[in-house]
Amino acid sequence: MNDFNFSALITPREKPATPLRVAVLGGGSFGTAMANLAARNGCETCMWIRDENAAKDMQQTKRNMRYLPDFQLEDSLQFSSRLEDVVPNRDIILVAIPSHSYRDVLKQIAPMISGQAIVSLTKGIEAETFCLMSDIIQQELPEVPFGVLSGPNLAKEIVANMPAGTVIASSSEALRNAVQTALHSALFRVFASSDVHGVELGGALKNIYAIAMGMGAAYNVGENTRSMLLTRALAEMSRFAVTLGANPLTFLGLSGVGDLFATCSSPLSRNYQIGYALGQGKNLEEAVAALGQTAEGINTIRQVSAQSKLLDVYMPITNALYEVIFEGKPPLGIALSLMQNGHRSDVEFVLPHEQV
Ligand SMILES: NC(=O)C1=CN([C@@H]2O[C@H](COP(=O)(O)OP(=O)(O)OC[C@H]3O[C@@H](n4cnc5c(N)ncnc54)[C@H](OP(=O)(O)O)[C@@H]3O)[C@@H](O)[C@H]2O)C=CC1
Ligand SMILES: O=C(CO)COP(=O)(O)O
Repeated sequence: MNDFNFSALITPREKPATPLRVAVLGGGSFGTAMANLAARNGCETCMWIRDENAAKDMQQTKRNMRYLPDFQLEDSLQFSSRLEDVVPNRDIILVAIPSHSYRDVLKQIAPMISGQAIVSLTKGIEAETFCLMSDIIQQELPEVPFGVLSGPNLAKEIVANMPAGTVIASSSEALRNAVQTALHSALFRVFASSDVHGVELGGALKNIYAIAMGMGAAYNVGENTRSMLLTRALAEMSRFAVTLGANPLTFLGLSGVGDLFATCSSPLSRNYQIGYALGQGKNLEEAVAALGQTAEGINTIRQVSAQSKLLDVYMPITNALYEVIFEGKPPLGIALSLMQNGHRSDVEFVLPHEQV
């Protein structure tokens, strides 16, 4: 049987008379995947990579040898290690910096911001402050138009030209349209939303459950168990996000159940890989060191577990993972006690108890 090859959907585009100017901050796998799409769509696109040698090498070879060594990138894509070369005179700045360094990078670019819009690609929560990336943008760059991009978007599949969809969320219609112009194609469909926190929380929270699913895979759990875990994860993340003001229906979209499904099913997910390594008996330090890339879910479990207690939101899966990973509780004992929890209503996060 032949595998489907969707490369026929790549249509050469004429460079528009006034192409959008796009900057991408962060030289990891997702930043590179999005920069490549923008360049292919005819945008004048430049990536900022903090390491000077890596930037020079990528400029010469048009390959990201550290994160995506197997893929040739667009010829027109530019690379620099100097923020001053990348940030000024752009229309859109896509920020793909892990949450632990996000604020620091925004502080560095603040003096260079004039009319640019900022779009976050990062699926995490800032440690200590519980800020989402859109909160950090508003704090560090007030008055700047902003949005968040999130969906089932495993970077390696995107650079391999496998079809995908995503969501751009912003209160600004102009920004949503600009991001669709920059990234939308027959291989990458960009849907729009105005629920910024809902879309952003979907991307951040699903990492928790990808870790759980990776552990489950290491323990060879059955499909019924995986299905129950995935569905109760959706209930749990929606319940939490609704408490923070998100629209529960957002979780039925690509950035909710879509991303949860992709990340919880795929060994390409770094969070899933961490869970799998833990399930195989590695400790957290060993699992993180072996990965060598960003896995936001570890910090997210810590933040969300603490916040759920403050907000009094029922988060049994997140709190169980916290106990296993950070308190050394035995996974089997914790799984057994989860199964002994009392009766609950299905889909109670959208339907009140008496209606179900
Ligand atoms: N990979 C994926 O499939 C997807 C990832 N995301 C999200 O995108 C975000 C980024 O992920 P991704 O690109 O995959 O991450 P990677 O782990 O692949 O790369 C992280 C990048 O950020 C850079 N970086 C880290 N700290 C700093 C800093 N202080 N200043 C400047 N650059 C820094 C790293 O540079 P260096 O190499 O020098 O350390 C590296 O280029 C994450 O929040 C992730 O959740 C979203 C969708 C899909
Ligand atoms: O968010 C992702 C896919 O949508 C990628 O997840 P990981 O960060 O776990 O690789």
